[in-house]
Amino acid sequence: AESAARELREKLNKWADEYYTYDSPSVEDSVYDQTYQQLVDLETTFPQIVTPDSPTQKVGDHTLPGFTKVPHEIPMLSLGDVFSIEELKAFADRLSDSESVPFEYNCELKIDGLAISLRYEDGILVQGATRGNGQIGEDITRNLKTIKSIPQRLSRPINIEVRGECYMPKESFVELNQQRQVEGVAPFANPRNAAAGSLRQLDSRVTAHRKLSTFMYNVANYDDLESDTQSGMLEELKKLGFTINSDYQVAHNMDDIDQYVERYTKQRDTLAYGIDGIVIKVNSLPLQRSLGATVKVPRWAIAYKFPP
Ligand SMILES: COc1nc2nc(N)nc(N)c2nc1C
Repeated sequence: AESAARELREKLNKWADEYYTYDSPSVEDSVYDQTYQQLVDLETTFPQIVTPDSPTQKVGDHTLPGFTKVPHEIPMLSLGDVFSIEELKAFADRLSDSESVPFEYNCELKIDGLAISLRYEDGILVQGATRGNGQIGEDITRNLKTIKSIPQRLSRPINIEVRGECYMPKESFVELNQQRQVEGVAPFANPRNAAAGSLRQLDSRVTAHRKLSTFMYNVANYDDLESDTQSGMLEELKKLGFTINSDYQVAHNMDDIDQYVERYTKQRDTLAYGIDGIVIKVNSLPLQRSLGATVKVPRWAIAYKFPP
Protein backbone atom coordinates (compact mmCIF):
# COMPACT_ATOMS: atom_id res chain seq x y z
CA ALA A 1 0.00 0.00 0.00
CA GLU A 2 2.92 2.31 0.84
CA SER A 3 4.44 2.21 -2.66
CA ALA A 4 1.03 2.37 -4.34
CA ALA A 5 0.21 5.50 -2.34
CA ARG A 6 3.56 7.07 -3.23
CA GLU A 7 2.98 6.44 -6.92
CA LEU A 8 -0.52 7.98 -6.76
CA ARG A 9 0.80 10.99 -4.81
CA GLU A 10 3.55 11.66 -7.34
CA LYS A 11 1.13 11.43 -10.29
CA LEU A 12 -1.45 13.70 -8.64
CA ASN A 13 1.10 16.31 -7.58
CA LYS A 14 2.58 16.36 -11.09
CA TRP A 15 -0.84 16.76 -12.70
CA ALA A 16 -1.87 19.46 -10.22
CA ASP A 17 1.40 21.28 -10.97
CA GLU A 18 0.73 21.15 -14.73
CA TYR A 19 -2.80 22.37 -14.09
CA TYR A 20 -2.11 25.30 -11.75
CA THR A 21 1.25 26.53 -12.88
CA TYR A 22 1.10 25.95 -16.58
CA ASP A 23 -2.68 25.64 -17.15
CA SER A 24 -1.82 22.91 -19.61
CA PRO A 25 -3.08 19.79 -17.82
CA SER A 26 -1.97 16.54 -19.43
CA VAL A 27 -5.02 14.63 -18.16
CA GLU A 28 -8.76 15.32 -18.04
CA ASP A 29 -10.16 16.47 -14.68
CA SER A 30 -12.09 13.19 -14.48
CA VAL A 31 -8.82 11.21 -14.56
CA TYR A 32 -7.40 13.43 -11.81
CA ASP A 33 -10.59 13.04 -9.74
CA GLN A 34 -10.62 9.24 -10.06
CA THR A 35 -6.94 8.91 -9.14
CA TYR A 36 -7.44 11.32 -6.25
CA GLN A 37 -10.32 9.14 -5.00
CA GLN A 38 -8.12 6.04 -5.22
CA LEU A 39 -5.54 7.76 -2.98
CA VAL A 40 -8.26 8.87 -0.53
CA ASP A 41 -9.56 5.26 -0.34
CA LEU A 42 -6.04 3.91 0.18
CA GLU A 43 -5.26 6.49 2.90
CA THR A 44 -8.59 5.81 4.59
CA THR A 45 -7.80 2.07 4.71
CA PHE A 46 -4.19 2.58 5.79
CA PRO A 47 -4.07 5.90 7.68
CA GLN A 48 -0.42 5.31 8.62
CA ILE A 49 0.65 5.86 4.98
CA VAL A 50 -0.63 9.48 4.82
CA THR A 51 2.23 11.94 4.21
CA PRO A 52 2.17 15.76 4.57
CA ASP A 53 2.79 16.25 0.82
CA SER A 54 -0.22 14.16 -0.12
CA PRO A 55 -2.68 16.19 -2.23
CA THR A 56 -5.38 15.03 0.20
CA GLN A 57 -3.69 17.12 2.92
CA LYS A 58 -3.97 20.44 1.08
CA VAL A 59 -6.10 23.00 2.93
CA GLY A 60 -8.40 25.63 1.39
CA ASP A 61 -10.45 25.20 -1.74
CA HIS A 62 -7.53 24.21 -3.93
CA THR A 63 -7.70 20.50 -3.12
CA LEU A 64 -9.16 19.49 -6.48
CA PRO A 65 -8.35 21.09 -9.80
CA GLY A 66 -11.98 20.71 -10.75
CA PHE A 67 -14.87 23.14 -10.74
CA THR A 68 -18.33 22.76 -9.25
CA LYS A 69 -20.72 21.69 -11.98
CA VAL A 70 -23.55 24.03 -12.90
CA PRO A 71 -26.65 22.63 -14.65
CA HIS A 72 -27.98 25.11 -17.24
CA GLU A 73 -31.76 25.21 -16.70
CA ILE A 74 -31.96 26.73 -20.17
CA PRO A 75 -29.42 24.85 -22.28
CA MET A 76 -26.58 26.92 -23.74
CA LEU A 77 -26.84 26.10 -27.42
CA SER A 78 -24.20 26.41 -30.07
CA LEU A 79 -24.84 27.79 -33.55
CA GLY A 80 -25.32 26.19 -36.93
CA ASP A 81 -22.51 27.24 -39.29
CA VAL A 82 -22.50 28.25 -42.93
CA PHE A 83 -19.40 29.06 -44.98
CA SER A 84 -20.72 31.06 -47.91
CA ILE A 85 -23.08 33.94 -48.61
CA GLU A 86 -25.18 31.60 -50.75
CA GLU A 87 -25.78 29.32 -47.76
CA LEU A 88 -26.56 32.38 -45.63
CA LYS A 89 -29.13 33.46 -48.19
CA ALA A 90 -30.57 29.94 -48.32
CA PHE A 91 -30.99 30.03 -44.51
CA ALA A 92 -32.94 33.32 -44.67
CA ASP A 93 -35.01 32.22 -47.69
CA ARG A 94 -35.86 28.89 -46.07
CA LEU A 95 -37.09 30.66 -42.95
CA SER A 96 -39.11 33.23 -44.88
CA ASP A 97 -40.74 30.52 -47.00
CA SER A 98 -41.51 27.94 -44.34
CA GLU A 99 -42.51 30.11 -41.38
CA SER A 100 -43.53 33.34 -43.16
CA VAL A 101 -40.75 35.13 -41.26
CA PRO A 102 -40.51 38.77 -42.39
CA PHE A 103 -37.04 39.58 -43.62
CA GLU A 104 -35.73 41.38 -40.54
CA TYR A 105 -32.48 40.00 -39.13
CA ASN A 106 -30.02 41.33 -36.60
CA CYS A 107 -26.41 40.97 -37.77
CA GLU A 108 -23.85 40.59 -34.98
CA LEU A 109 -20.11 39.94 -34.86
CA LYS A 110 -19.16 36.44 -33.75
CA ILE A 111 -16.51 37.07 -31.11
CA ASP A 112 -13.76 34.48 -30.91
CA GLY A 113 -13.89 33.75 -27.19
CA LEU A 114 -15.78 31.32 -25.00
CA ALA A 115 -19.42 31.34 -24.07
CA ILE A 116 -20.38 32.22 -20.50
CA SER A 117 -23.64 32.51 -18.62
CA LEU A 118 -24.26 35.07 -15.84
CA ARG A 119 -27.11 34.71 -13.36
CA TYR A 120 -28.38 37.67 -11.32
CA GLU A 121 -30.84 37.67 -8.41
CA ASP A 122 -32.32 41.01 -7.36
CA GLY A 123 -29.76 42.58 -9.66
CA ILE A 124 -26.76 40.96 -7.92
CA LEU A 125 -24.39 38.60 -9.75
CA VAL A 126 -24.83 35.27 -7.99
CA GLN A 127 -23.31 32.78 -10.42
CA GLY A 128 -21.24 32.64 -13.57
CA ALA A 129 -20.56 29.51 -15.58
CA THR A 130 -18.93 28.20 -18.73
CA ARG A 131 -21.04 26.57 -21.46
CA GLY A 132 -19.51 23.16 -20.80
CA ASN A 133 -21.45 20.66 -22.90
CA GLY A 134 -24.44 22.98 -23.13
CA GLN A 135 -26.35 21.21 -20.34
CA ILE A 136 -23.70 21.27 -17.59
CA GLY A 137 -21.11 24.00 -17.26
CA GLU A 138 -18.41 24.82 -14.68
CA ASP A 139 -18.88 27.34 -11.90
CA ILE A 140 -16.33 30.12 -12.51
CA THR A 141 -18.14 32.83 -10.55
CA ARG A 142 -15.04 33.94 -8.61
CA ASN A 143 -13.04 34.29 -11.78
CA LEU A 144 -15.77 36.17 -13.65
CA LYS A 145 -16.06 38.61 -10.74
CA THR A 146 -12.51 39.79 -11.53
CA ILE A 147 -13.56 40.94 -15.02
CA LYS A 148 -14.26 44.69 -15.09
CA SER A 149 -16.81 44.56 -17.92
CA ILE A 150 -19.05 42.21 -15.90
CA PRO A 151 -21.37 44.23 -13.60
CA GLN A 152 -21.55 42.92 -10.03
CA ARG A 153 -24.86 44.79 -9.65
CA LEU A 154 -27.35 45.74 -12.35
CA SER A 155 -29.11 49.08 -12.67
CA ARG A 156 -32.42 47.33 -11.78
CA PRO A 157 -32.96 44.67 -9.08
CA ILE A 158 -34.15 41.99 -11.51
CA ASN A 159 -33.68 38.24 -11.76
CA ILE A 160 -32.08 37.57 -15.11
CA GLU A 161 -29.69 35.13 -16.80
CA VAL A 162 -27.56 36.51 -19.60
CA ARG A 163 -25.25 34.75 -22.03
CA GLY A 164 -22.36 36.14 -23.94
CA GLU A 165 -18.77 35.73 -24.94
CA CYS A 166 -15.71 36.18 -22.72
CA TYR A 167 -12.66 37.06 -24.80
CA MET A 168 -9.10 38.27 -24.52
CA PRO A 169 -8.37 41.43 -26.57
CA LYS A 170 -5.62 40.93 -29.15
CA GLU A 171 -3.29 43.33 -27.31
CA SER A 172 -3.62 41.46 -23.99
CA PHE A 173 -2.99 38.20 -25.83
CA VAL A 174 0.30 39.46 -27.32
CA GLU A 175 1.42 40.84 -23.93
CA LEU A 176 0.55 37.61 -22.12
CA ASN A 177 2.50 35.45 -24.57
CA GLN A 178 5.51 37.75 -24.32
CA GLN A 179 5.29 37.37 -20.53
CA ARG A 180 5.07 33.60 -20.85
CA GLN A 181 8.05 33.59 -23.20
CA VAL A 182 10.07 35.44 -20.55
CA GLU A 183 8.93 32.90 -17.93
CA GLY A 184 9.84 30.05 -20.25
CA VAL A 185 6.22 28.86 -20.33
CA ALA A 186 4.54 27.64 -23.53
CA PRO A 187 2.63 30.49 -25.25
CA PHE A 188 -1.10 30.20 -25.95
CA ALA A 189 -1.94 29.27 -29.54
CA ASN A 190 -4.67 31.91 -29.94
CA PRO A 191 -6.74 34.41 -27.91
CA ARG A 192 -9.56 31.89 -27.49
CA ASN A 193 -7.33 29.34 -25.79
CA ALA A 194 -5.80 32.14 -23.73
CA ALA A 195 -9.26 33.23 -22.57
CA ALA A 196 -10.27 29.64 -21.77
CA GLY A 197 -7.01 28.99 -19.90
CA SER A 198 -7.41 32.25 -18.00
CA LEU A 199 -10.99 31.55 -16.98
CA ARG A 200 -10.40 27.96 -15.91
CA GLN A 201 -8.01 29.00 -13.17
CA LEU A 202 -8.75 27.96 -9.59
CA ASP A 203 -6.72 30.92 -8.41
CA SER A 204 -8.82 33.90 -9.43
CA ARG A 205 -5.89 36.25 -8.86
CA VAL A 206 -4.38 34.76 -12.01
CA THR A 207 -7.62 35.44 -13.88
CA ALA A 208 -7.66 39.02 -12.60
CA HIS A 209 -4.33 39.74 -14.28
CA ARG A 210 -5.36 38.37 -17.65
CA LYS A 211 -7.34 41.46 -18.82
CA LEU A 212 -10.34 39.54 -20.10
CA SER A 213 -13.45 41.25 -21.39
CA THR A 214 -16.99 40.32 -22.42
CA PHE A 215 -19.74 41.05 -24.92
CA MET A 216 -23.16 39.83 -23.81
CA TYR A 217 -25.68 38.92 -26.50
CA ASN A 218 -28.57 36.89 -25.23
CA VAL A 219 -31.08 36.82 -22.38
CA ALA A 220 -31.87 33.25 -21.37
CA ASN A 221 -35.07 34.08 -19.48
CA TYR A 222 -37.25 36.70 -21.20
CA ASP A 223 -39.71 37.58 -18.45
CA ASP A 224 -37.89 40.77 -17.42
CA LEU A 225 -37.40 42.20 -20.88
CA GLU A 226 -39.27 45.23 -22.28
CA SER A 227 -37.97 45.01 -25.86
CA ASP A 228 -39.38 42.49 -28.33
CA THR A 229 -36.45 42.53 -30.78
CA GLN A 230 -32.91 41.15 -30.64
CA SER A 231 -31.49 44.61 -31.41
CA GLY A 232 -33.67 46.18 -28.69
CA MET A 233 -32.56 43.47 -26.25
CA LEU A 234 -28.91 44.43 -26.81
CA GLU A 235 -29.73 48.07 -25.98
CA GLU A 236 -31.58 46.93 -22.88
CA LEU A 237 -28.61 44.82 -21.78
CA LYS A 238 -26.43 47.92 -22.17
CA LYS A 239 -28.84 49.97 -20.00
CA LEU A 240 -28.69 47.23 -17.35
CA GLY A 241 -24.92 47.64 -17.19
CA PHE A 242 -23.62 44.92 -19.51
CA THR A 243 -21.02 45.45 -22.21
CA ILE A 244 -22.49 44.64 -25.60
CA ASN A 245 -20.88 44.78 -29.00
CA SER A 246 -22.27 47.91 -30.64
CA ASP A 247 -21.27 46.78 -34.15
CA TYR A 248 -24.64 45.07 -34.66
CA GLN A 249 -26.96 46.05 -37.51
CA VAL A 250 -30.59 45.28 -38.38
CA ALA A 251 -30.87 43.93 -41.94
CA HIS A 252 -34.08 44.29 -43.97
CA ASN A 253 -32.88 42.46 -47.07
CA MET A 254 -30.06 40.33 -48.37
CA ASP A 255 -28.10 43.37 -49.54
CA ASP A 256 -27.93 44.67 -45.98
CA ILE A 257 -26.49 41.32 -44.91
CA ASP A 258 -24.05 41.27 -47.82
CA GLN A 259 -22.81 44.75 -46.92
CA TYR A 260 -22.41 43.81 -43.24
CA VAL A 261 -20.40 40.69 -44.15
CA GLU A 262 -18.33 42.70 -46.62
CA ARG A 263 -17.59 45.45 -44.11
CA TYR A 264 -16.43 43.16 -41.32
CA THR A 265 -14.49 40.86 -43.60
CA LYS A 266 -12.47 43.97 -44.46
CA GLN A 267 -12.35 45.48 -40.95
CA ARG A 268 -11.65 42.18 -39.17
CA ASP A 269 -7.90 42.76 -38.75
CA THR A 270 -8.42 46.27 -37.40
CA LEU A 271 -10.73 45.17 -34.54
CA ALA A 272 -9.29 45.06 -31.00
CA TYR A 273 -10.62 41.50 -30.58
CA GLY A 274 -10.80 38.36 -32.67
CA ILE A 275 -13.94 37.54 -34.63
CA ASP A 276 -14.43 34.28 -36.53
CA GLY A 277 -17.61 35.22 -38.37
CA ILE A 278 -20.92 36.97 -38.11
CA VAL A 279 -24.20 35.76 -36.62
CA ILE A 280 -27.55 36.64 -38.18
CA LYS A 281 -30.62 36.27 -36.00
CA VAL A 282 -34.32 36.67 -36.59
CA ASN A 283 -34.79 40.09 -35.00
CA SER A 284 -38.27 39.49 -33.52
CA LEU A 285 -37.98 37.84 -30.08
CA PRO A 286 -41.50 36.35 -30.21
CA LEU A 287 -40.56 34.80 -33.58
CA GLN A 288 -37.31 33.50 -32.10
CA ARG A 289 -39.37 31.85 -29.38
CA SER A 290 -41.86 30.32 -31.80
CA LEU A 291 -39.07 29.03 -34.07
CA GLY A 292 -37.36 27.51 -31.03
CA ALA A 293 -34.27 25.29 -31.26
CA THR A 294 -33.17 21.80 -32.20
CA VAL A 295 -31.27 19.83 -29.54
CA LYS A 296 -28.08 21.66 -30.47
CA VAL A 297 -28.81 24.96 -32.21
CA PRO A 298 -31.46 27.71 -32.45
CA ARG A 299 -33.56 27.65 -35.63
CA TRP A 300 -33.62 31.45 -35.66
CA ALA A 301 -29.89 32.11 -35.90
CA ILE A 302 -26.97 31.06 -38.09
CA ALA A 303 -23.24 31.75 -37.98
CA TYR A 304 -21.49 32.67 -41.20
CA LYS A 305 -17.84 31.72 -40.66
CA PHE A 306 -15.12 33.75 -42.41
CA PRO A 307 -12.92 31.70 -44.71
CA PRO A 308 -9.80 30.66 -42.68
C1 LIG B 1 -28.00 32.71 -29.66
O1 LIG B 1 -26.81 31.97 -29.49
C2 LIG B 1 -25.64 32.57 -29.79
N1 LIG B 1 -25.57 33.85 -30.18
C3 LIG B 1 -24.36 34.40 -30.44
N2 LIG B 1 -24.28 35.70 -30.85
C4 LIG B 1 -23.08 36.26 -31.10
N3 LIG B 1 -23.03 37.55 -31.48
N4 LIG B 1 -21.91 35.57 -30.98
C5 LIG B 1 -21.95 34.27 -30.60
N5 LIG B 1 -20.78 33.59 -30.47
C6 LIG B 1 -23.18 33.63 -30.31
N6 LIG B 1 -23.24 32.33 -29.91
C7 LIG B 1 -24.44 31.79 -29.65
C8 LIG B 1 -24.52 30.36 -29.19
